Amino acid sequence: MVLGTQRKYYLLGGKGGVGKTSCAASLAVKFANNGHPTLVVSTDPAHSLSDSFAQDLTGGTLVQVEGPDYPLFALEINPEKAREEFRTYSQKNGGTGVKDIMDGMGLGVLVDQLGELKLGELLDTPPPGLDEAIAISKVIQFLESQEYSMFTRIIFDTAPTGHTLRLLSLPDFLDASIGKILKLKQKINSATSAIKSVFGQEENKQQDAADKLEQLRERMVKVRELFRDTDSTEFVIVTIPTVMAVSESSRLHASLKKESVPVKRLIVNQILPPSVSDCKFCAMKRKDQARALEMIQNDPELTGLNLIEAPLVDVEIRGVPALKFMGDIVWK
Ligand SMILES: Nc1ncnc2c1ncn2[C@@H]1O[C@H](COP(=O)(O)OP(=O)(O)OP(=O)(O)O)[C@@H](O)[C@H]1O
Repeated sequence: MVLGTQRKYYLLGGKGGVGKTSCAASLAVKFANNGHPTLVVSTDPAHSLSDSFAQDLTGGTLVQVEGPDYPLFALEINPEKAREEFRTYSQKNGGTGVKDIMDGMGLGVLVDQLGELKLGELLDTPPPGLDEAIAISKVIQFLESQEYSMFTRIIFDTAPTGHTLRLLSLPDFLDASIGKILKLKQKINSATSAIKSVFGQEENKQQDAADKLEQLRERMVKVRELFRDTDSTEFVIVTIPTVMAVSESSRLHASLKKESVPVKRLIVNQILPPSVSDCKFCAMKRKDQARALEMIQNDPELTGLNLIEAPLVDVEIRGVPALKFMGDIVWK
């Protein structure tokens, strides 16, 4: 993983609380200590990078993590803020505001078309994952700039499972919305010239909204392409040895496969370390974990993955030295 200077992206995902952030942060420390200027990004609305590194990394901008040998920067982005920008823009120009104006002009047919537009709906009740999708697309946009060109390893600590997956279907979703806007625009264009002149300004606004959506869609398509590129990207699934977490990991891998996102490694975190004298509780727990590990071996979705077992350690993993310790066990 540390070989080569070509830029590589790692996405860590899995069920809530399994150790995604700890694994992401430990990988970041590993890269930075092996000569890679590294960026670790959190797109989980409930950020925990600051807790993991035991440093204040909040603020939504690049913050350098103290400790590693080479530059390691962290970025906790606020997905809600990213969506808010998008919402303000589209609502003003393409959302319900337009519907009201058109309604007021007695253009019932077009209002019906707007009903189909679903743009207002998209903004009022965004599909789960839209926030994160927009946030990740923003990061990808940043990454093209000079300021970010030094980074050869980029790690995404993502929000729990389902959300990350929605990200991949977003371009299609936006395609549908944009398609509807353009269809509506065509209808407006074919209206009588008198109405057209009244409409002049409104049409521009529609165009503006469509352009913005189109830009977002293009970015999302880029993100999707990047996430499918086996040369530069890897999605690492993190799980724990419980039946529930393993079942979810299996579904996650199936979905990622369907979306052609490269997955090679499965980290099974928090495995009880060996002991000669288990108490009753530990003995039960160990049996339970053995059952879940066996389930992984027999799961057709998971069996082909490179299995990495990480022990449950007796202290909380916080701060760069602890993350280095964890990284040396997990990332070989
Ligand atoms: N191998 C381990 N041994 C001991 N404690 C661990 C281990 N891995 C993670 N933890 C602890 O478990 C807790 C959850 O870990 P972490 O925040 O990394 O999970 P997460 O999957 O990112 O959670 P979320 O879904 O809330 O973002 C933390 O207190 C962390 O220190």
